[in-house]
This record gives sequence, structure tokens and C-alpha cells, in this order.
Amino acid sequence: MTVETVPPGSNPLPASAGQDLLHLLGQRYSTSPKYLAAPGPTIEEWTRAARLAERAPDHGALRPFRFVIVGDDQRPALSELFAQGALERGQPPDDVDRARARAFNGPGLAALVGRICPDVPDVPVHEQWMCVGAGLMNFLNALHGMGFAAKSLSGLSVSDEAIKAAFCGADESLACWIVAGRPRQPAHPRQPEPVAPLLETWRPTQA
Ligand SMILES: Cc1cc2nc3c(=O)[nH]c(=O)nc-3n(C[C@H](O)[C@H](O)[C@H](O)COP(=O)(O)O)c2cc1C
Repeated sequence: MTVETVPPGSNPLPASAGQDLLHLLGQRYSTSPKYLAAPGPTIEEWTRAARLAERAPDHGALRPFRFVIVGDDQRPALSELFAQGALERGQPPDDVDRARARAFNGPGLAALVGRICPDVPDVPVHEQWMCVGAGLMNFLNALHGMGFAAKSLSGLSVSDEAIKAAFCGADESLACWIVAGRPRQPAHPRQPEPVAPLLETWRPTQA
């Protein structure tokens, strides 16, 4: 499989490619599972997205995340875990059924697992979580670039002990699920906020 690497000092892309990329990135919107159609990403496409997630800024080269793909054959086992969790939380039968069905959401399903180490010198926990978030962003953008729509989802399942045990090792957290598939309809662009609170120029106060 081709992995995008650019030799130091070289820039093989035409200038317009950067503009096209910026345009593409500006068109990414999350899409709920009900608006996702098959097929989901192939294992090669998931892998390509994970490789791009690795380009997230990573202080200390800790790579504090990994992805776990849930294949179609594994959905029934996941749905039982979802249902069991809902039962143990005392949720009513309708909610248990909804929890069971949730494991079949989205033509493609991945889990994002965070591995945050509390005592790394110079790399506090919040910096490691920032890397996880940046990895997620690159992963979503990569899927978008391949023509998929996607959404990150959490809910009660990510803190369910049995589900965490099924996906995470010691010292890992289940950060979120990522559903992906072909968009059934164009995304609804949200109106951008006025730019002022988002970006301003610092003015030091005069002494
Ligand atoms: C870690 C994480 C978990 C999320 N969990 C949920 C969720 O359970 N339900 C939900 O509706 N949105 C959830 N979201 C928000 C959506 O993924 C999405 O970002 C939001 O709908 C805004 O859409 P946008 O990405 O197009 O701006 C989560 C986002 C993140 C980063």
C-alpha cells in the first residue's frame, strides 16, 4: 500500500493542490449513521486513514491512540455487549433493543482507543489528548478525502466496563466510535460563526 511520505526538502505537489485540499477540508461535516450508505471503507481505506492520523502532532512521539475496526462479522458480538450494558444500567427493554441495534449503525465502524500516560516528563495528559483529537481529525479528513462521510460518537457505551475491556488494554480509554459510509445526501453546511472570537491579534497591555 502507498503511504504518503514526502522526502525532506521536496514538494512534489503543484500549488493548486494545496488550494484544492483546503477547499476539500472546508467541506467536511459529520454525518449521522442514518444518512450513511454501504459500502463502508475497506481495510485498505481504514489503514490509509490511520496512517494519516499518525501525522497528528505528537509531543514525545508517544502515538497515544490506535484504531480498532469492527467488521460485519463482529457486529453481533458487539451488539450483545451493548445490550448487556444497557440491561446492567437498568434501562427499559426498548432502550436495551436500541442499544443492541446501535452496534449495527453505519456501514463501517471503528473504535478510537486512547492510551494516555500520566507521568511522561514534559508531555502532560492534556497534550496527549490533544494528539488523540488531532489524530481523530486527520482520520475523519482522510475518510472525507476518500469520499466517505463519517461521524464520531460516544454515548454510554464508551464508559461501559465490559466494552472497555473488550477494546482497551490496561491504561487505555475508549475515546469514541467512528461510523463511516457513503453519504446518502449532501451534508448541510453549518453557518460559520463570525470570525472575531475565533481569531484575533494579541495586543499586549501597556505597562
Ligand atoms: C469524541 C467525540 C464524541 C462525540 N460523541 C457524540 C455523540 O455521542 N453523539 C453526537 O450526536 N455527537 C457526538 N459528537 C459530535 C459529532 O461527532 C460532531 O462533531 C458534531 O455533530 C458536529 O458536527 P461537525 O463535525 O460537522 O461539526 C462527538 C464528537 C467527538 C469528538
